[in-house]
Amino acid sequence: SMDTIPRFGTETPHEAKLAELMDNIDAWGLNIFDVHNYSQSHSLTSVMYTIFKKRNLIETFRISPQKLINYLVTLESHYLDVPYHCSIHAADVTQAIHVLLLIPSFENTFTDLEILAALFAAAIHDVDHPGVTNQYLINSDNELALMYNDTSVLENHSLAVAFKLLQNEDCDFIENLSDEQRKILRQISIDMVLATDMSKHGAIMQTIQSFHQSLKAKQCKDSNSNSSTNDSLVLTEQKERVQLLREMLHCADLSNPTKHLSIYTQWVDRIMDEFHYQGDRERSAGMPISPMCNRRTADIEMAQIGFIQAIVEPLWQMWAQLVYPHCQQMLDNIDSNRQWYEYQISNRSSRNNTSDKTTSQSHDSKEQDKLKG
Ligand SMILES: CC1(C)CC(=O)N(CC(=O)N2CCC(N3N=C(c4ccc(OC(F)F)c(OC(F)F)c4)[C@H]4CC=CC[C@H]4C3=O)CC2)C(=O)C1
Ligand SMILES: [Mg+2]
Ligand SMILES: [Zn+2]
Repeated sequence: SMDTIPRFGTETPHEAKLAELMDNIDAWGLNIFDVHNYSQSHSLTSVMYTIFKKRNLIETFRISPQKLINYLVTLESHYLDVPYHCSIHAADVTQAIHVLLLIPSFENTFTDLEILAALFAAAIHDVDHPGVTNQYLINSDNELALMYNDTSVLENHSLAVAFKLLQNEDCDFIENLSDEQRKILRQISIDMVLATDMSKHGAIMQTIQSFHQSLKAKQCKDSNSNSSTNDSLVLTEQKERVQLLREMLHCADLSNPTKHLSIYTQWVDRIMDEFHYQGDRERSAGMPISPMCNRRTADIEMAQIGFIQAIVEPLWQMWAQLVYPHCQQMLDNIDSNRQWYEYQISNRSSRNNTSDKTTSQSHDSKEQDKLKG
């Protein structure tokens, strides 16, 4: 019954502190690492449960709170203890897409079912990730590459694991959706999670420009019909709405550089740990070492500047243009974060001590304040 369900979905002695953090569930600045610590390492369960309650999805889809929590706790336990692709990343991406869906441009864009599917896709998108890339699984003849014929191996695997868990009677929180609704939820989730495969990034960037231009054209036409300038985007085709959700999850998956430096550098340390561990395995197996995976030649700052310039900034600029002025904070953070890494490189040469270049410099506020000038 309801009274046995804790406020944030999981028992914790720090409920008051968690409540304080959850007050920021709608904010880009939420510290997901604090949520993880104060929720007894149940950040994914507590973030998803809080968002579902806040969005009234439990009533709308007649979800059993206990089954929802059973599913979330089970899903969370199927994220592995790897440095980056763990349950905190899933909680981070879920909370990010929740905030992106709150942008006024999307006030009347998505149906409740599409919102349910988007949050579900974010929560499941990396479940059971082994902490190595698709390329590594393919090069090492891994069982998973065999199973999925070298195609979006990790993404297919996460989808299969997530839907398998739903077949457990106690976890089937979507039992009261109609067959048609379950079909649509499954269709949208598969589409969105498969689009998080970075090998699809080029295709997304190809179509995003013309797609957004067509949306803006429609938006202007609509706004002529009524006064408010900042119309929410109205998309009549489900196909177009799913394309927007696919881009949104991809943005959320590539959102680390859009966060405050103190959060961003923690994600950098984690991804580099994961990549370097993969590089160690490639080296000892005599395999070619993947880009950014060789801890002996790693230039973490250069890699971040390249990652931002090649991938993150172009994508977020497209996104910010579509929802102008609502994502300026993300663009500002990308810019100041890139500048901070450039600053790290510039004062390497002047630094006379032999600093250890293989660990990313955990920032200190003094340097950051200097940047602010
Ligand atoms: C070497 C370059 C100068 C030129 C270049 O081609 N690329 C791209 C590249 O080499 N890629 C593409 C992205 C891949 N990738 N990388 C992730 C990731 C996450 C957080 C990161 O840091 C921070 F934000 F926490 C990060 O930093 C990066 F510098 F490593 C990378 C994930 C993104 C989504 C899905 C799964 C992870 C995934 O598939 C890895 C291969 C460059 O990045 C720079
Ligand atoms: Mg992934
Ligand atoms: Zn991810």
